[in-house]
Amino acid sequence: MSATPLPAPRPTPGDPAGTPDVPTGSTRANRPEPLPLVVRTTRIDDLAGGLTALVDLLPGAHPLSWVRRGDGIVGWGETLRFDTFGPGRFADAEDAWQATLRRAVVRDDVRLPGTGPVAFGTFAFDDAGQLDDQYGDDGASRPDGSLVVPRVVVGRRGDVTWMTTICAAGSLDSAPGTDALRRETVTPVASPGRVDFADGAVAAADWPAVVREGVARIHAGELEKVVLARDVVARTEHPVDPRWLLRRLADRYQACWTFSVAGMVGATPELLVRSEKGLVTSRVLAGTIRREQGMSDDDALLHAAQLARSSKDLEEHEYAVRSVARALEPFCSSMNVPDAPFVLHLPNVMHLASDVTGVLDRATRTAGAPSSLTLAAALHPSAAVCGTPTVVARDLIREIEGMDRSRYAGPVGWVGADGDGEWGIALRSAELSDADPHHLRLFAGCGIVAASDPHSELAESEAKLEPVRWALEG
Ligand SMILES: C=C(O[C@@H]1C=C(C(=O)O)C=C[C@H]1O)C(=O)O
Repeated sequence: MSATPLPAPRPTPGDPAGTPDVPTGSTRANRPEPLPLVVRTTRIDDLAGGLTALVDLLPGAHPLSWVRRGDGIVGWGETLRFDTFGPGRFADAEDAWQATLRRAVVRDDVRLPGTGPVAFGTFAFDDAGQLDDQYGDDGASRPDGSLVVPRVVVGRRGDVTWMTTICAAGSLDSAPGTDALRRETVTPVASPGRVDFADGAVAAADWPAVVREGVARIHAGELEKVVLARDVVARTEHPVDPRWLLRRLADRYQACWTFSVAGMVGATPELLVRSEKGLVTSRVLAGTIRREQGMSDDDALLHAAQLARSSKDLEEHEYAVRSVARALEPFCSSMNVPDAPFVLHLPNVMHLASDVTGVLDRATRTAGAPSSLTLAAALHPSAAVCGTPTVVARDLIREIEGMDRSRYAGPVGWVGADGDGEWGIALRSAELSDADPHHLRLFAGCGIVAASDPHSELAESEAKLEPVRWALEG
């Protein structure tokens, strides 16, 4: 975390829709009490429109989003922000959130997951922080974890739609409601124009050699699985407005969670953890087959059957499921771990998928339930994005991947007042540059096991880059 034991609320400059409501700055000597928040949630009129109705509301270019199949939450403005650093990034964010909640005055007329106070978050993959040289001006200043408490949240769950306003006590803000929503000033969403893609830290042509090294280490008995990733750099003609990506991703990648938090944008099919009223769920993915453009449904089913029988993919999947089950176990009184995966169909790829569920242990719950953020921290990094054994895989990633993952493959999502929330793994994603709005990095990685073929893995990584590429180029 930054210099203070209690993180400083830090406003983001330049968001016309997100003028911070609170003063900024703190020092260790003059540690601020978290500012009391006034939080009000009210039911509002149903939104017209389906899959993109929520993201279409976002008024400015610093959107917050967690949306799937038209439901979820979006937010804007920044009432508070907590930036954290290094290995303590999750715990420090959790402490800051709890301290904020202790002083919040909440009126919630809806009482559903995502109503009342909410913070959106994004966290770096690696405890070790970031390699500055890959970011130019960005790297030195980018935190490893951010929790953003928006000024406005709009959510939808089935036929219930709500609006929450969150402001510092004493500041002037309108009460939530349909009229308040209509009064928001909306800036138009512009296309990024022409997009040029270039190699990232490791050139595509050189990446198979990295995979080959991973396979060699597995054959040498150092580890069983390692997930290796690469990045691609995009330069756009016009500044990138994340809302452009969100609209297109939410529409096409309906089975995914379309997210945007502090410059991390994407549509992930992988749910690290959802915690809701004592029930936890994790959607584990590992094992992939490409779905080529124009493939017929019959061919897709044949491919799906091939994937479900592939011993290489089943092995990869098994490692991922076991790592999640093991991490959740200490928190749960009972768990359900499916015996066999199902095939998740996405427009670009198909994955082996398992939904692991558990009931949070009552004893743990009464002694201060672990929040969804605590659970996400315990589950991260799963074997789906790191490998097995975890520490050996992480060290190998540091040694051979040659790239700073930054927040790619880290937890992204939201937490609410009662600790419930949803955290995905930031896959099929891009990180927007703070310093240059024409620049972003796209990421993709692949689980490598003994039977992996480097060139097939390169092709798989291309398929995983497709969602953000397609969203940018629309
Ligand atoms: C690492 C990524 O995806 C992960 C790796 C997968 C695989 O290797 O089969 C499948 C889904 C994800 O768990 C990515 O999309 O970047």
